[in-house]
Amino acid sequence: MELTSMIATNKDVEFQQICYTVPIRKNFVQEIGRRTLLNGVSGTFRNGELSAIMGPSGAGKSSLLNAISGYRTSGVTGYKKINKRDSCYITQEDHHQPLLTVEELMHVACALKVTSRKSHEVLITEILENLNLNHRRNATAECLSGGERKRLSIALESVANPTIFFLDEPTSGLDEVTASQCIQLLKNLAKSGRTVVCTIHQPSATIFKNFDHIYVLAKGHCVYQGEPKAIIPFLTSIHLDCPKTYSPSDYIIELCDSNEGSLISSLSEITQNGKLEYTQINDNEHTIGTDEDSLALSNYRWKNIITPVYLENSKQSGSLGCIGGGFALLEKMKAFSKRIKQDSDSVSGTRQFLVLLHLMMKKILRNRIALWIQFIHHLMCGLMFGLIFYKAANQGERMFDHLKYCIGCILVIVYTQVMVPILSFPMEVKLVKKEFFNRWYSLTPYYMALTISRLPLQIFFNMIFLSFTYWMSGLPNELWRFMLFSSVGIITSFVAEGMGLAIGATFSITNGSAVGPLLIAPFLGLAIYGFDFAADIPALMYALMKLSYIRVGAVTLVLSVFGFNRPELDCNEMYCHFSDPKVLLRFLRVEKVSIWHEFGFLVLLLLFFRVMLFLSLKKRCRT
Ligand SMILES: Nc1ncnc2c1ncn2[C@@H]1O[C@H](COP(=O)(O)OP(=O)(O)OP(=O)(O)O)[C@@H](O)[C@H]1O
Repeated sequence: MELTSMIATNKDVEFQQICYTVPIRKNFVQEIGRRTLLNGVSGTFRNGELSAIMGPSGAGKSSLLNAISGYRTSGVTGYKKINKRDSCYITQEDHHQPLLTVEELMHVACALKVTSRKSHEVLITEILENLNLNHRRNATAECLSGGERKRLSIALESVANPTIFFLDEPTSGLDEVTASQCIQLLKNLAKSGRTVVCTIHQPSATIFKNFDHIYVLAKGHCVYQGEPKAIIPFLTSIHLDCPKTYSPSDYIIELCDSNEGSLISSLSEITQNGKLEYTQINDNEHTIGTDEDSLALSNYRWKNIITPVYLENSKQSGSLGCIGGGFALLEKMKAFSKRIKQDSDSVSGTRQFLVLLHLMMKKILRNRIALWIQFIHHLMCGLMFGLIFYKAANQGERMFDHLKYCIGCILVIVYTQVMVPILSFPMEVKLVKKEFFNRWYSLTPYYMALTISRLPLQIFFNMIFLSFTYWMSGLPNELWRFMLFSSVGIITSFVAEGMGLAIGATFSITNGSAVGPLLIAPFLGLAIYGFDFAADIPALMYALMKLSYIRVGAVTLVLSVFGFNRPELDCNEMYCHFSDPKVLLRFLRVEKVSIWHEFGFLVLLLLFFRVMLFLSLKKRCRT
């Protein structure tokens, strides 16, 4: 077989021997082996071309895109040459902030990505006009059609003017005409000097013609790489004649999908698993043939598209992106100097924080329905609690009611604050992963903005609930005691929210909604355990109880209600053993507990869950 070779440029994407494996688990826990999704595939996607990764369902198209773009790193090995800082990844699902308009989203993208003094307005109009989205600039993201959302995703990434675009199934869910327009748009992007790589399941003949380069995968192997029009000559050359009524793309996918394992391995051997490309010979290289068919076949040849030096080095080194030798050093130096330039140009962390804080506040305030639901929930809970314990707080004979009141308040706060982020945060994490990967912001500014943006409303809503319960239950008319009581409730709500966010950042909605209550249950059990036999609680159990922030919150609330020399309660019976608050505190074995220590403990738990949240976010964004 005659081979020619070529060198990849800086804007090309080159990869060699990419393997991707995922763990196989027994009972969802124990790893008993690994499943290989990509079997050492190689290839090159060139600048100025629109390349498509094609193949039957489950062939590994998304896996390859994720592996070479760096969107997925765990389980991936091999060698790749890609200017990651100049690339962007557009996911299959178009995650955007639903309540913000196209124009607002573009302004956020500009504020986070563009440091130049060039007017953002001019840039936004230019991009939106190019993508035929200018007429929808005042529409919110949730009102856009599938095609418009896809174009918005491209528009948002275009703000930073990346050279390399990776798109996972950009045409999925679009009708034929819209899909074709979307591919034409990508073709224009490629023509304007970009490297555009997308996955596509089974393109129509019109869409197929628009690609400059096709990379066909089957069962994690590369079975063809080259121009779309070369597929038929390629298949003919190996005696697989595409029927006249078939589209070549359909035919090759059908062949790969036919469970013919030996065919896939033969095709993969011919292409050397992606190291070779089937391409047309230049005019001056034409062989003079005899008949038309042989002339057509002789117009194509296999070309080695892997950088030779790079290939040699790759044999010596073993890890992803680990490139040895002089060539690699040169590449590293170039990348380093470019990085320094880009870093000095990039938006500062403080600015990222301010932009994100503004965005998050806007997002919270726009969600009127959620705001009303939360308002009514806190108001109703406050009124209900107030009515249940109406004027009971000063009755010495109702000791158990006082305890139920304190634990009940903490439970309402904890349940409300834990469940909301468990159900809502997993969606946000997907968006954060994409935006973080595309270098919109760093995690620290995001994390700070997330924490601070939620404070005002959380305090406001908790104050509604706590005010109603405090004043209606008839607790002492002392402002300082009310403030202390509210502070305990608010800090417990922060701990609970931290736990909810940490769970939401780690698990999907389905798993999180099971894990959340599962994790709260022991805290809850420990919170109500032993209040009526406090003096007999074993030491080990006592230590365990300290780990329950619900218990710590309840004890701190009891101390804020009955501590600080609260005067004796009224007694409407002959004898009220607990009318003296000190007796009650002694019975609960908390009379010597310092409220400030308990506060400190709540702060420690708060920090613990917030650190867990940060680590979990970091892990999700970097794997
Ligand atoms: N994390 C994972 N764990 C186990 N198997 C996985 C994982 N991710 C993907 N797979 C499996 O690997 C195979 C390739 O998945 P991939 O999503 O890359 O396929 P695809 O070619 O993009 O398919 P489609 O066109 O249907 O989206 C599939 O069989 C899929 O079920």
